[in-house]
Amino acid sequence: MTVTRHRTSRSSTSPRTDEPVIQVRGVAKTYPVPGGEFPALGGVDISVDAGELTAVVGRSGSGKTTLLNLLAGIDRPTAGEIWVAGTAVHEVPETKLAAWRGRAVGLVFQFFQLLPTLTVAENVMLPMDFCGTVAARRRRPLALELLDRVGIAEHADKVPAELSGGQQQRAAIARALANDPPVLLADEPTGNLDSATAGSVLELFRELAHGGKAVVMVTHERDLSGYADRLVTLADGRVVEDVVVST
Ligand SMILES: Nc1ncnc2c1ncn2[C@@H]1O[C@H](COP(=O)(O)OP(=O)(O)OP(=O)(O)O)[C@@H](O)[C@H]1O
Repeated sequence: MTVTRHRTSRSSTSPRTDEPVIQVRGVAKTYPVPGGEFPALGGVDISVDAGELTAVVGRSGSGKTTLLNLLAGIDRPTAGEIWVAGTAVHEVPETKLAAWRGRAVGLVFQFFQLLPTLTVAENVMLPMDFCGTVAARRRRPLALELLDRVGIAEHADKVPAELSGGQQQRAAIARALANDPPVLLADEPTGNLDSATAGSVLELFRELAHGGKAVVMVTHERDLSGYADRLVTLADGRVVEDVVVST
């Protein structure tokens, strides 16, 4: 494995279409705490291209989830700019964030967060229902295509509890792909899986990235050398290393 330093984000004020899909510029995030403010992130600059699987690593409390939440527009930066797929996320009004997120970003979580009373296919159709980007008659066929793509088509009409952890995470990944977002964000997606299953899920993220998505994954996974194209290491809310990994 060799590593090379990654280039920093460009400094133009308005991204062009050939710009990285994700640009984080001078981002800081402080949380109000009793007696003051806690600086969770400070002066973070990152850019991520389409076709790249980026792993964000760092010790507990280094700011990884905070960064992911800012990219998803789940939380707001205290300072700086966040551009995702041409949108200035830091400027999107609160009332429009959920609709923006539904189209631009697919989210994957450690504990899958599938709705237990819906079938797997119905879970995958939910973002399509929410955003209305897919015609109603196309939703189930598309859900079945996505489940086929992640390798669990035969489980479409089961409820999540009937699936293994790895299969549930694949269902969650299919749901994240429902509106064909340019960006996938995953927070500890393998944290609840055994190592062999984790490897197959990481391989799926790698395939999706190399198929054209920008994929950012927060992980504690120690051996990422076979999967991630890029490792961004956070410590105390700052990027301390940003390297391209060639295997
Ligand atoms: N809502 C909040 N209010 C106050 N402090 C917070 C809040 N959320 C996070 N923090 C603090 O900000 C820092 C970064 O938290 P964050 O969850 O981003 O870290 P992390 O690297 O994802 O950690 P882990 O690997 O344990 O999930 C931590 O010190 C945390 O205690």
